[in-house]
Amino acid sequence: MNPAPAQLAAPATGAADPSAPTDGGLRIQAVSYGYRGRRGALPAVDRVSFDVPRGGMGVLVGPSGCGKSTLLRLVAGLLEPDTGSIDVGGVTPARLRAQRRAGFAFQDPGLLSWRTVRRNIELPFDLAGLPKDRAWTDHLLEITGLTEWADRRPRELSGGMRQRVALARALATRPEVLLLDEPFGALDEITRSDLNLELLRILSDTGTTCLLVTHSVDEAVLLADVVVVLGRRPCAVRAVLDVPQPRSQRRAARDTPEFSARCRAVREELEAGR
Ligand SMILES: Nc1ncnc2c1ncn2[C@@H]1O[C@H](COP(=O)(O)OP(=O)(O)OP(=O)(O)O)[C@@H](O)[C@H]1O
Repeated sequence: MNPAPAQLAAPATGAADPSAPTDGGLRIQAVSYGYRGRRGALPAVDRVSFDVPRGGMGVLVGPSGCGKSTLLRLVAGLLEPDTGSIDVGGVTPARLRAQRRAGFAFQDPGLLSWRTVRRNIELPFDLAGLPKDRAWTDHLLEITGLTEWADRRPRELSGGMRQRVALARALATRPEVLLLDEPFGALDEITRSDLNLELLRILSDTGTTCLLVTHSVDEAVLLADVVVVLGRRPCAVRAVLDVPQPRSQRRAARDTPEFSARCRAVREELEAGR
């Protein structure tokens, strides 16, 4: 979509052709949302538009409190836009949620201490009253490197391993869309970087479309196919950066001038939008 690697595209203002067919990915068009409280309305999201291709990774960056989590909650179907529309693979977020086709993971892994790793991963099946899919759970354990830990309890795991359990649980129902709110925020840089690359591998394996919130510009540029830079609350899109680099090359790309140039472009836009 973007002509040059470090070039930021101007924000779409909902002007993307609404009749253009989505490719089964995520399309957000001119979405606005405000919280309503006793003290009146608090606008949080202002006419946000962007697309994430099917199987792609969209990353939201923006100042603290600008409305990133709100945007994620709108895509999750936990909130409804005041105006605008969200299309996830041809359905609304509310429908996606009802059909359990979205997975979530947040900064706090929120594991159940009395359940083993396997039973934590299987929790979404229990909550939905669905039969477990043992072969899929085995696969998730394998791709998240947790096979040997399947029968342990969360207290026996490191922070990074707990985050991986939360990720596997988010993928349990084979969601078409994965929504991640700072899933690795509490981890040290090396563990976080390893988990990021692992996440890319897992998403490539599962073909899942992902929308992730982070405060780290490097993480955004490392992970994203599309970086969406948001301004201060109520967040509007300041710029969109496409990262047209195959996932297999992301690890090596971190040390290149192109990577630094992309990070710089995002940082400059963030600073300008504060
Ligand atoms: N349930 C709520 N009711 C009222 N206001 C809310 C609610 N949740 C969030 N807000 C407000 O909406 C604004 C955006 O919050 P949000 O959590 O989306 O920001 P964020 O960009 O994710 O923040 P951070 O980067 O600090 O996590 C903030 O001003 C916040 O106070």
